[in-house]
Amino acid sequence: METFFLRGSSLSSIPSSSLNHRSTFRPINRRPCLRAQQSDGSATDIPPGEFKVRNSQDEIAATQGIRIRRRPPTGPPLHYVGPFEFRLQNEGNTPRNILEEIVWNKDTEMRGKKPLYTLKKAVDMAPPPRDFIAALKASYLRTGMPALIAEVKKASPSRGVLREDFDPVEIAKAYEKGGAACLSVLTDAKYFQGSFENLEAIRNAGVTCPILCKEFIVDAWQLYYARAKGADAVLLIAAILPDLDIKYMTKICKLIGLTPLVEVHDENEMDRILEIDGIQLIGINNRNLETFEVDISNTKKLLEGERGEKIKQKDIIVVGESGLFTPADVAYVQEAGVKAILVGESIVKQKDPTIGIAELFGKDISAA
Ligand SMILES: O=C(O)c1ccccc1NCC(=O)[C@H](O)[C@H](O)COP(=O)(O)O
Repeated sequence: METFFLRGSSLSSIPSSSLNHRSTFRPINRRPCLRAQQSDGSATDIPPGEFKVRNSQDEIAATQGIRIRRRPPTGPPLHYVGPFEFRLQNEGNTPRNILEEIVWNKDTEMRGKKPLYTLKKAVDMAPPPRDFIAALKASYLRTGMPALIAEVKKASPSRGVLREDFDPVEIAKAYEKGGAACLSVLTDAKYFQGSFENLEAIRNAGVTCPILCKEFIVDAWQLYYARAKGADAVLLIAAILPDLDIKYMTKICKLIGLTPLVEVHDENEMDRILEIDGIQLIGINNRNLETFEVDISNTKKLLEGERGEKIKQKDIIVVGESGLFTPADVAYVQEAGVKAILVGESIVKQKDPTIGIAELFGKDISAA
């Protein structure tokens, strides 16, 4: 269905009387140029080549089974009626689901970032990276249970605000005390109320657990930025990134000392990632990021049969992600073959997240 948009407002919600009120609208300048709407609503000119690049990016991605499209550079195209300027919204220029919306927002955030070379100095000056995988392995050996990547998560699109009294450093310290091997810090502001300031503050507060920067990476620039802010690992989401991007980003990660955690949700994504050399850490998300449906049997399903064998042969560590609330859940994914778990909601919501961890595992897993 097509809806008309007029400077961000649905036409159907505008009283018809105001449509006749000329002073409400800016008379248009019919320039035959390409214009993109930026996050602040202003417009900017787009080099015509960028259209083709974005289109072919999506075409390549679609051949790999990727449904998430990248943001069209112009946003909804302009449509003119007399002196009025409308934006025509349709399937092609409107995000189809929450993940696509988040990705399009990231594409917009990337606009106007300083060139990559300006980050080089900050990367060189960042605190040295810590070994994320070694921390997971050490924890697994110590406890005999999946190593915990504890997520510092204030809010999410599916659950809203999870914790009102949110002090990221306090929560990170409580996680460390409770026996977390690593931390995951959400840095997306718009949908998760996270930030790079949180990540930096946790790193600077002397927390020793390696930190995963939980971002929606669409551009190599974000890898350098994450490292500059003190991250030790980053998330690469197979539902968003074509194989070649994952290959190059993995190489960049290695170059700058980041551990990539490549996240998959279904068989196709798992098969794609298992064909890529050099992947050491795969996360299986039990949450469908397009529909929010959570089903922890997804982890088991993706580790059965040949896939499980291949993972063992390649010595890949698998992380079970999302929807884990009880010791039975932890035992279930461990039985399926994971050596680590990534948990947010069930522990961040507890008054004392240290106790939340003990409750999740059914016992105290701290080193003390
Ligand atoms: O959590 C969401 O609602 C969400 C929505 C859209 C994209 C990503 C989303 N979450 C990221 C995650 O995968 C989780 O934060 C992480 O695995 C922890 O999950 P949980 O233990 O269920 O909080």
